[in-house]
Amino acid sequence: MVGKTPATVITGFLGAGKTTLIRGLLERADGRRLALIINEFGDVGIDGDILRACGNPTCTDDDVIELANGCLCCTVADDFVPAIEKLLARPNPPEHIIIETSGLALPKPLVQAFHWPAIKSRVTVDGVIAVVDAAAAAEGRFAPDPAVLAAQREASGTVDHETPVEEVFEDQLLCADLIVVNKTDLIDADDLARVENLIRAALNRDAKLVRASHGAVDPLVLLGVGAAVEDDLANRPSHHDEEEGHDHDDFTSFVVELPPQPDPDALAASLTEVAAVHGVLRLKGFIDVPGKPMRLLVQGVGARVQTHYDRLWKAGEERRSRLVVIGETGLDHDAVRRAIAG
Ligand SMILES: Nc1nc2c(ncn2[C@@H]2O[C@H](COP(=O)(O)OP(=O)(O)OP(=O)(O)O)[C@@H](O)[C@H]2O)c(=O)[nH]1
Repeated sequence: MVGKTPATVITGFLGAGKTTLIRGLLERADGRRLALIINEFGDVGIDGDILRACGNPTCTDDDVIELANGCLCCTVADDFVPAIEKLLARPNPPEHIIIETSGLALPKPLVQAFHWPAIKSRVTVDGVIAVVDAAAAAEGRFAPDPAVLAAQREASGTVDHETPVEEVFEDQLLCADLIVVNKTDLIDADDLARVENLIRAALNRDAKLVRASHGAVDPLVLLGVGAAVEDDLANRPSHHDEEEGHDHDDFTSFVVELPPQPDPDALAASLTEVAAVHGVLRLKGFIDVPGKPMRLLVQGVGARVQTHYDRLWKAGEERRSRLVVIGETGLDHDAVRRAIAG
């Protein structure tokens, strides 16, 4: 691959720990020039803002390109190819490009985009890394419990089709060269073994599994896989292989604007309840806490909600409080808005 710039695709379901892993990668980059392309589901980009707030010199505005509100592979010509070209045209081009997909993205069509003439001769996909939230997987959020399947088969002779969440999860695993089993700090050894078995059962070929807490994996393991994935797509089946393009009907996202919030703990408790009651998949955003010089970052994954102050509000910056909410289609936007406001 002499002459081609390697690109690594980081995939993984909503809240699995992709941004956390990338942040760790930047901290351990050891002078290597990395550039990031970040794609999010929803109108408001939060991840780019989180990464720029990390204070790492590799996270300047030029190094982080955010492509919000869209599916990378559906906006290849308009957004993705120009973003890659912009990076390669820099006087000091990156040595490695990291692409964080949205948690709902299917990685395979994105890799197919690397066949576009404008980038095919200049960039190769070094590897696809799938990050798995081991705690959520242990709770059965991505694959049905084998006991439930067995009971269904016994009762009716058939089993339920996969849910949209299960499909996305499986598509991401099936495209991966390396699977980071993340959030191991939240589960015990038995659950971890169960999750790893579940992942292996979903795979059609060997992919390497590494365990991690807070996405901490040696950059030498993450980068330099050398898989040239764009030339190996036949081995990576997707649920959507038979379709012309794909739709985005299964999931929905909206933004809730809030007044300033004086009590972060009360807010976290109330969001935990809202997420559990309404089946919200992901909640994230920044909150203005009156009297505090720093902005509060809210992170909800399923019903696990955490908050922390991530950086000082900048001089002249509007202290806005807003949360991005993501769920499956059918999520009642108004009911969630009311519940959050209440
Ligand atoms: N306990 C624990 N929390 C983690 C770990 N990794 C990430 N988190 C937390 O999980 C939440 C989501 O992490 P992110 O890195 O934003 O996840 P993501 O995959 O980028 O999320 P999306 O881009 O929204 O899909 C944050 O609150 C993280 O601090 C981990 O290993 N252990």
